[in-house]
Amino acid sequence: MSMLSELEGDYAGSVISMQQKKETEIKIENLSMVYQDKNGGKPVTALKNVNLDIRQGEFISLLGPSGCGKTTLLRLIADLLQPTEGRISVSGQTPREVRLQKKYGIVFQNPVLYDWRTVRRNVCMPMEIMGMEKADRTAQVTKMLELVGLLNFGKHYPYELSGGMQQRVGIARALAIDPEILLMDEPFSALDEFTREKLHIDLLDIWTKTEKTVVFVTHNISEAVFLSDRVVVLSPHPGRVSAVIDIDIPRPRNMESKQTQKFYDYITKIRNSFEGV
Ligand SMILES: Nc1ncnc2c1ncn2[C@@H]1O[C@H](COP(=O)(O)OP(=O)(O)OP(=O)(O)O)[C@@H](O)[C@H]1O
Repeated sequence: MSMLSELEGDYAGSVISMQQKKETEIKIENLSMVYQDKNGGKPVTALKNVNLDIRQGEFISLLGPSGCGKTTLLRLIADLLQPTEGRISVSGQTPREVRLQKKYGIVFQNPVLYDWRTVRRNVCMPMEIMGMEKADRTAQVTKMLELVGLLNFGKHYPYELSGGMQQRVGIARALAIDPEILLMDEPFSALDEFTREKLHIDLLDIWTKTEKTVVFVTHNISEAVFLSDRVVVLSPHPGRVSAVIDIDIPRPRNMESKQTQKFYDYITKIRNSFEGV
């Protein structure tokens, strides 16, 4: 082994051990979710016996075809739904406690911005609700807009922004209250490919700077591989974890990472794991 590859080996080892050393933050145990049909139809088992540990500071994706329960799992973590069986704990607390302490930031597929508020006032909204001092709010809005690259658009209204810019506002708003965990539900699926690729790079940059734990829902294999430390593959009827795949592609990742053999291999491996589902 050359000196260089020895060094690379050491470095790779230290990155892996750093990741492994991180503590479990979100613990999901024997989780099941059955939706009752309000019209008397058959109940739908959206998730069955899901077990998963999510580490602090990790970027993890929940990947699977439509209807496999990705959104349901994210909403259970967020305390927007209650499970039929099993439990979720977040650093020893219940999802409700975590939600009430404003430790979740949530980004939806559609950023749902208030049309009559400027970008600054949209980002400010959760801080107003929390009763934060005006001077602190103003400083935080500036910091968040800088983070998402929209500092010059603070006085614009949502209709004056592109879809990608609106989604950036959604991310800035979710991060404004400095949550510990960022929950993202297919945030880029409505965007064109070019905008999505740009936002992937920007999101990874934001994640590196803020060190949040990110739980990212997607049905796009390439997106999941590019962004994540681990990809959780869910299979439908009922939704269950069929594979958890470590993505050992070096960071920082860039467009060139997508042209590597490793990247293709992960995509093939994940695609194969769906076969027969
Ligand atoms: N409120 C609800 N009432 C009844 N059934 C529901 C409800 N929400 C979801 N379901 C059902 O639960 C299953 C999982 O839905 P969920 O939205 O979590 O899947 P998903 O993987 O996020 O799908 P998609 O990628 O299409 O958003 C589906 O069969 C869905 O029809």
